[in-house]
Amino acid sequence: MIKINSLTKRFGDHVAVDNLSFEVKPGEVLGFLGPNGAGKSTTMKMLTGFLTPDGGSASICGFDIRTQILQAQQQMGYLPEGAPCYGDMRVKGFLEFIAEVRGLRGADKQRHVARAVEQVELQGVLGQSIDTLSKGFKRRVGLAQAILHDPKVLILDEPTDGLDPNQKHQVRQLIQQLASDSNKIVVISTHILEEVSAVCSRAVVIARGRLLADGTPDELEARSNYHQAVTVLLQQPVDSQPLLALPGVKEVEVEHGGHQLTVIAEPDAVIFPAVGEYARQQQWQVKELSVERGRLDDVFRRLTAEEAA
Ligand SMILES: Nc1ncnc2c1ncn2[C@@H]1O[C@H](COP(=O)(O)OP(=O)(O)OP(=O)(O)O)[C@@H](O)[C@H]1O
Repeated sequence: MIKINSLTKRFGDHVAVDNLSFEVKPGEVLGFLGPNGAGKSTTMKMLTGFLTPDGGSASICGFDIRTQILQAQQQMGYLPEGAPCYGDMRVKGFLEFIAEVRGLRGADKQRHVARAVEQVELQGVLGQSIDTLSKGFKRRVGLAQAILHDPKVLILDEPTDGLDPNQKHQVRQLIQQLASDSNKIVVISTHILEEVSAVCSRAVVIARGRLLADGTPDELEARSNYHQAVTVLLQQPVDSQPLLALPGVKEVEVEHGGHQLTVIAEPDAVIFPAVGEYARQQQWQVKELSVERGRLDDVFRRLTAEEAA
């Protein structure tokens, strides 16, 4: 369990993390979201012992990050932003070195290194120095060192940054698998909202160091302007104005030269049956009619814009 209680960090007069509180339970993959400079990395650095908080407290599996940081660090694997240090080391040597730092020796060390190498598929580059690897492979080496000692908690700062779509997919699968099979806690910071829908069981949104929202991706999507909106794809453009008179319809967006309508619902209104019925009555040539769950990017923009205002 991760417990964060009123955690605060200042850099001079600037409050980077402001009274932040939330908890993460085993098996959860928490998406930590926020615009640039929101305080995500600073929070992760405090949790992993790289920065000391100015206020509040946090504990990792019961160990306080101020007074028991070594025990807390033993429970955690951390993937910082960017590439791993020690760029002149070869991948295998680097992972063996990290395994030793983690207290692993002999056959145990080799077993852990081999497992991490297999999990992030580094077999082909073991003899290569880290500096000469592509950005994606450097990221994978970072992930391998984070999972090396099979920690209960993984703190991953933008884990899929720089990976190609296949690698992104693979890393997301690995993250989900680690959380579900071994009941780990995974916290990932990301700018990529599709990543939240794809892997996270919960998301926390912060801006200017403050918590703005905390919920499942479904709950956050339900706060979108587009929750329960109806999208109509048409063979021919139509007169969409009368849709505004239907009960529960708030707005109609017309796109793609009139071939796509997005009919936005008033909060809590269900408009799909009425829009479908109207399209049938008017004999519109409908290619597709679908209802939206909501758009995370819309929620994210509105939450962070409200905070900036
Ligand atoms: N060592 C530091 N000294 C001074 N200010 C800092 C330091 N580290 C971070 N900051 C400031 O604290 C704020 C939060 O930064 P942080 O890196 O935590 O944000 P972030 O949410 O991780 O952003 P990004 O998504 O761009 O990585 C920013 O305004 C940043 O400029």
